[in-house]
Amino acid sequence: MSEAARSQAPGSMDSAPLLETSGLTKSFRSLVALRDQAIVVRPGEIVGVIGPNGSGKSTFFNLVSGFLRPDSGSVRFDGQPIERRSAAEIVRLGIARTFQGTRLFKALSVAENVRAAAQLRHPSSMLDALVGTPRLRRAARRVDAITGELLGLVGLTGRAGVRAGDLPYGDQRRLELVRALATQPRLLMLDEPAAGMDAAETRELMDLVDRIRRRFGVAVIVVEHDMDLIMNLCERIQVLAHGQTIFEGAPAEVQAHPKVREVYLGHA
Ligand SMILES: Nc1ncnc2c1ncn2[C@@H]1O[C@H](COP(=O)(O)OP(=O)(O)OP(=O)(O)O)[C@@H](O)[C@H]1O
Repeated sequence: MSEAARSQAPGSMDSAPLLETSGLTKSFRSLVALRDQAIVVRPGEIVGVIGPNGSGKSTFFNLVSGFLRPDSGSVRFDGQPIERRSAAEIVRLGIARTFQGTRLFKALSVAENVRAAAQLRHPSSMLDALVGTPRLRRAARRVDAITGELLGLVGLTGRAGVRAGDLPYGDQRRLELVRALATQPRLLMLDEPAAGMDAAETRELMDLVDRIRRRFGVAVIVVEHDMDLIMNLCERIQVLAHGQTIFEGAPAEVQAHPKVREVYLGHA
């Protein structure tokens, strides 16, 4: 993955929004899972979304990544409306996400998992594959380069041939992150990346996300219950409760805000 095209300063407040939602609303029958949500994420920023269980965080992720359609409201990515696009189109536009738990191809090798994701960005047609066209060879070289670089970044080069399902849990989570990155996103959405990790693994993960952001200039949205990770990693945090945004600010402001302490941290 080239850094040349990703030269935007991390979190620059002068740049145009990369992601902008407005009035985003989604109900399941009579339950309003997300109401009138609005967020702006600029290139290179790391933004956290927190809230108690059931407050609408996954619904927000699903709406932005094309797994759900909003009832109303808009999602703009790089200035374009994407709320009616399919999940596959959204990946190609440059938004990648991970899921709670892992969704690896467990029977495939580590490298094959990354290659499969990289191919989403460098597809080849049936004809290319049958005839072995120069386009196919170029795409294959590109996919190999991306796979090699990303496995090196997370220290999995030596395990490229191992079945993904045989990796220790922490490595599986790292592989998920790499697989999302292999689609060459400009926005990476991480859904509870530290779930199931101990304190040392969580610190390593924070370090990795920060390195990824700096190296590729990618913006990151993190949903996470681990407050240390959120407070240390994010520049800005949006707090949801019952599908509504109750506060948005810098980590110190979020920690100090009485309403957030009451609703989220359980004490005023
Ligand atoms: N597909 C669905 N069908 C019906 N209700 C749903 C569906 N998805 C989410 N909900 C409901 O919408 C509300 C918001 O759920 P959501 O998963 O977005 O919350 P969350 O903040 O991600 O929670 P958690 O931290 O537990 O993952 C919850 O009350 C949930 O039960």
